[in-house]
This record gives sequence, structure tokens and C-alpha cells, in this order.
Amino acid sequence: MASGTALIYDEEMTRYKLLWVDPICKIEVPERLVVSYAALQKAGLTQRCVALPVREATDEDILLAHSTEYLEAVKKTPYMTLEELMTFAVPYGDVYFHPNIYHCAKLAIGATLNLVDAVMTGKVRNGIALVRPPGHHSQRSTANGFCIFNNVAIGTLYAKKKYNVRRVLIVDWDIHHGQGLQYCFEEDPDVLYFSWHRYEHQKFWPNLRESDYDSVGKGRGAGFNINLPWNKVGMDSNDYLSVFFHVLLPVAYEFNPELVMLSAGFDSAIGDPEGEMCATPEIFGHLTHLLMSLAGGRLCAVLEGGYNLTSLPQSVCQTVQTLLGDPVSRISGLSSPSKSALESIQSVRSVHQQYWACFKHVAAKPGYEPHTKHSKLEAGQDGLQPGEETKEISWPEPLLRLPPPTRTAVALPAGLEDSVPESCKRVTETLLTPEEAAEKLGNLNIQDLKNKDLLQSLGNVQSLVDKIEKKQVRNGLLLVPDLRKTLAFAVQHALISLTDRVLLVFLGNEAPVEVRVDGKLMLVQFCSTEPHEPKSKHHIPVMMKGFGDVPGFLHAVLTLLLPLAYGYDPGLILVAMGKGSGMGVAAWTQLTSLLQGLAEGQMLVLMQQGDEEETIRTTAASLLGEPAQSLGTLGDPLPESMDAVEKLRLKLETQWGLLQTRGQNLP
Ligand SMILES: CC(O)(O)NCCCCN
Ligand SMILES: [Zn+2]
Repeated sequence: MASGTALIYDEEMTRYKLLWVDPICKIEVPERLVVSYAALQKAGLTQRCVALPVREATDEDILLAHSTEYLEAVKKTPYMTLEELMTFAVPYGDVYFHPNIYHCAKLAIGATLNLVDAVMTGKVRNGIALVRPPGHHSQRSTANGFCIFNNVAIGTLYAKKKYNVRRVLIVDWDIHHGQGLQYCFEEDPDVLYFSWHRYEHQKFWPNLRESDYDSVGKGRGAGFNINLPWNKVGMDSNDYLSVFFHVLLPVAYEFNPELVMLSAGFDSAIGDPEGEMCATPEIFGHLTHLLMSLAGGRLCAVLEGGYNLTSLPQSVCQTVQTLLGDPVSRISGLSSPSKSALESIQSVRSVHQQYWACFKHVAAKPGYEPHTKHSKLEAGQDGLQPGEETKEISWPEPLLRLPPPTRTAVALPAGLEDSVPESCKRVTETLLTPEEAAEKLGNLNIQDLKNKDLLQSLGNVQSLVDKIEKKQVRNGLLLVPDLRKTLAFAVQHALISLTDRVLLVFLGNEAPVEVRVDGKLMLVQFCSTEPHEPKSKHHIPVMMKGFGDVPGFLHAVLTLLLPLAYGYDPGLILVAMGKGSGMGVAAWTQLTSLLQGLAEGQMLVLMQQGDEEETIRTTAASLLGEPAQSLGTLGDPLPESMDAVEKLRLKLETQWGLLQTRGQNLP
């Protein structure tokens, strides 16, 4: 499996700037790259990445997405006078030229293509290209929105052509609509373009009717263009995560991309004059993590926008740390998305219902009609007039997410030692004394207290929890003779010595532990037989019509388990698979990968002794940060599974706000 994170940056791309007065373009300054790269250096991240050089794009590269006449016109700009440059820019809109911008634009493309090469050849697992000028607004024969050539469009076409990549997912989290990407791929069913963008019912730049949610793609590309408009400013992590859980990730998994291209614009971060949103930089560490379980981890991030010189570098560092596999910081205080976000989420899901099985059950009623004219008042403030003072917004600087010295520790019975990768640290702790065991697990009976294997597994669990608490170890894997007793002990010990909130995800029918009513344990139990009525809102039985229903299981993980887990914000995750739960290895590692975005990745996986070695090894690999195996092309989830999840969501969404998928007032 490929490993390593590429970082592509060249200071030559800082050598162009606005040469005249233009209040719109003045925010696109060279310092954007300078401060971002400096922040990576200061955080010690540059030396942990694989530094790759830029190269100049060739004409052939550029002509993948642009017309000859446009390229020939741009070729003349290095020789233009100031007057000519100004005149040349006017017809394009919100873009400026400079004698060196053509050179830098070729380097931005070349950086993107070198990144695609490195990822597609397995030289690295993922990477980021810190480039300017950005690209996602530029079109076949048009510069626009600070963009000259469309870096990500060319990167995508290049990957398809050179590496025969079939399906490419483009995620554009820049706060502006990358209409250039939409136009380029809207008829192509092999490229799924997802963009969220400040829209305010067409009142925000680029004010395009086709940026609304009902632009779903054309012809064979219908369904493969997803626009999520933000009709109000002030969106925060609740809104961003909700869109990932209920729109982007379900479709992305169904699409099953072979490569993920990320139009990483950070003007969607707090403090940005363009976005005026409220999501703090940590969110990009989570959004990146949630995309890394797709396409076998092949992820190429390319910088687009981002104009606040404080939140931009912070967001870049959050993204790079996650690409490197560092623990993701906890986001506490999550509650629920805004009403406006829910209207957009509902609209997108209903208009895409006919194209995606994951939305099959969605009511066909949009959250709002795209055509209704909305008064300026209704659309909220119409953004900052150029030069208007932004009120002082401040946010805490994200903490450095230091990885513990050991990532994964394992406690396996003798003989299974070589079933996990070398880099796992072995734990073979002393037995727990019967007194210690009885003290925590009152209900142990006499033969238990004589059961050496049980006492050994309790000792191992205690030791692993303590190592995690001391930040010596991030996560662990244990094979245990008695899952129930060991889980109960793990919960007890963790609540005493590590955290006051434990999330237990259990695959199996018999409830693994008695559920506490103090809210200190959340149990999400995937079961295939109708469970008895749960006693508390912290015991969530998820009916899976047989564990063979991988699409159904995944749907429940993305749209139910993750929102619950993020809303609960546990300090430790326990994952346990009961005997013969028959969940496929690929689906299981998707679960253990995705859940590492919670609790700073502090997780214990407990498996019943006797589980096949393949599952043990892949689980350990997932805990070590190996990308989850892609699930392959998913069939449709079983209707019963979808119904069970929907019923559960409706029941729980008032208590767990991130479960909501539409405005409350909608049926
Ligand atoms: C790359 C970008 O999306 O940040 N460009 C924004 C241009 C805004 C013009 N009003
Ligand atoms: Zn932007």
C-alpha cells in the first residue's frame, strides 16, 4: 500500500500580484502562499511530507481543458504593457493579469499533474499542491475569479487519460461555486463534481442560476453534478458535517471513485472576507479524514481560494496533518445544522433522489423552490461591499495534534503474533488479580476468577486503556476469550481513568453490556434480529437485515452512526464484533477507519478469539492508518435496512441534531 504525503510548493508562484487598483481582486495576494508554507514549516510538517517539484504545464496539458485560441491569447500576456493587461482582463470578470502570471499558471497546473502522477503511481498515498493562481472558475476560453487555467479540471482529465482512471470524485469545498469544473464535467458520468458555495439565492458572486441545487448534470452526466448552495452566511461545523454525512459521503461511496480530487479552497473558513462563514480551521482536518477512506486513500488536494491570512494557514495545517495521519482534534459542542442548511440539504437530496439509491427514500419535496425570488432582506446581508470593514472576528488557534509515540498496540494470544503488521506494539501485561477484577466487575463468578485467560484479557484491557490515557498509545486491538466481560470491564475502567464518555459500537445480537442510564456510555448496536426496546437514548439498536447488506450497513454508518458519534463527542471509542457477525472485512475496516476521526483516534477494537486472521490483520492495518479497502461498486441497500435507519433517525433527530436531514416543518 502506498504511504507518504506529497507537498508541492514553489515560491515562483508568489511572483505575480495585482498591479492596479481593483477592490475585488486585491485579496488574491502572494502572501497567501507565503504564510501557508511558513505555517507548515513552523509546525514541522514540511519535513514530514514528500517534497515534490513543480513543472511547467505543456500546451498539450493545457489544451486538455482549454481552447487553442484562449491559450494563444494568454501566451501574449507576458509581453503586454500595464494598459494592455488591464484591457485584456476586463471581459473575463473578477480576474487580473501580470507579466508573470502565465508562467505561474503553468506551474500551478504542473504542480497538480506532478501530484496526480505521484499518487497514481503509488509514490505517495495522498498530497497537497499549494498553488496560485487558483483554477476552478476558469473555463474553456475564459479566465474568471482569479483563475487562469483550471488546475483541477486538467488534473482530472490528465488522470483519466494517462492512468485510465474511470471514476473521479471532485470535492470543491471552496466557498465559491467552481462553475468552470461544472461546465467541464456536467455531461461526464465518470466525474462526480460536488461543490458547496455561498449563494444567497443567486445574490452572491458569480450569481449564476446554474449554481443552484437543481443543476444535476446533463445527458449521461445527469446526477453527477451536485451543488449545495449556502443561502445564508454564518455556516459552521454543524452545517459542513451535516452535508458530508447526508449528501456527499453517501453518494461518494455509491459512486465508488478511484481517485479523489480536492478543490481545497479555504475561503469557507471563519474570518474569510469572501465566505463570511463560521467554521473554524479544525473542521478541515475532519473533512479531509472523512474523504480518506474513499478510493483507497488516493487524494489530491489542490489549493483554490482562501483570503484570511490567519485562518488560511491554520486550515492548510489542519488538512496536511490529517493527510499525514495525525490524530484529528475533537470538536466539542456540536449541535445541529441551521434551518437554511437543512433546506438546502433537503433540496439537493430530493432533486438527486432519482439518480442515487442512497436517496431513494427521500421525500420528493425540495426544501425550497430554486426559482422563488428572495428579497435581499431574506437573503441576509449581501456580503461585504469591497473595502467595507469586517467586524473583528476571532477564534482560538487550533492545537497542534501531536501523535502518541506508538500508534497501535495489540494484545493477542500466543501463536497469533505474526498475524498483525510489524509496526504494532505487542502488549502482554501481567494478569489482573482476581481482587482487581472483582472490584470492577462485581458480577464475576468464582470460576471467572480462576480463569487465567479472562484475567489476562482484563489485564491487557486495563493496560491499553492506561497507555491511551497516558498518550503513549493511540489505539489498540485485543483478541479476547470473553467479549462481554472484557467489554464491560473496558467501559468501567475507561470511565474511571480516561473519559466520561465512551462510545461502544457493537456488531452482534446479544447486547454486550448492560446500558448505563447516566449517559456516560453510548451503545450503537448493529443487530440482525429485532432488539428489545432500548432503555435509554444512549442505546441505539440498528436493525441490519442480515450483515450481508453492506450498502445498508454503510448507509447506517454514514448517516446515523457518524452524526451520533460527532454529536456525542466521546473520549474513547470501543468497537467490538460479536461472534459470526459475518460483516465483511472491507465494510468492517471502513467502520474502524471512519471512526478514527472521533476521540482523537483513541480507540480499542475487541475481537472474539477465533476470528479469522484476515480480519485481525486488516483491522490492525486500519488502526495503523492504512486506508480502508474500497467497497467496490455497491448495490442498493435493502429497503428494510433503509426503512429501519430512517425510522430510527426520525425518532432520535430531536435529541441528536446532526441526524436531521430536512427542515422540521417539512413532512
Ligand atoms: C478561487 C476563488 O473561488 O476563491 N475565487 C473567488 C473569486 C471571487 C470574485 N468575486
Ligand atoms: Zn473561493
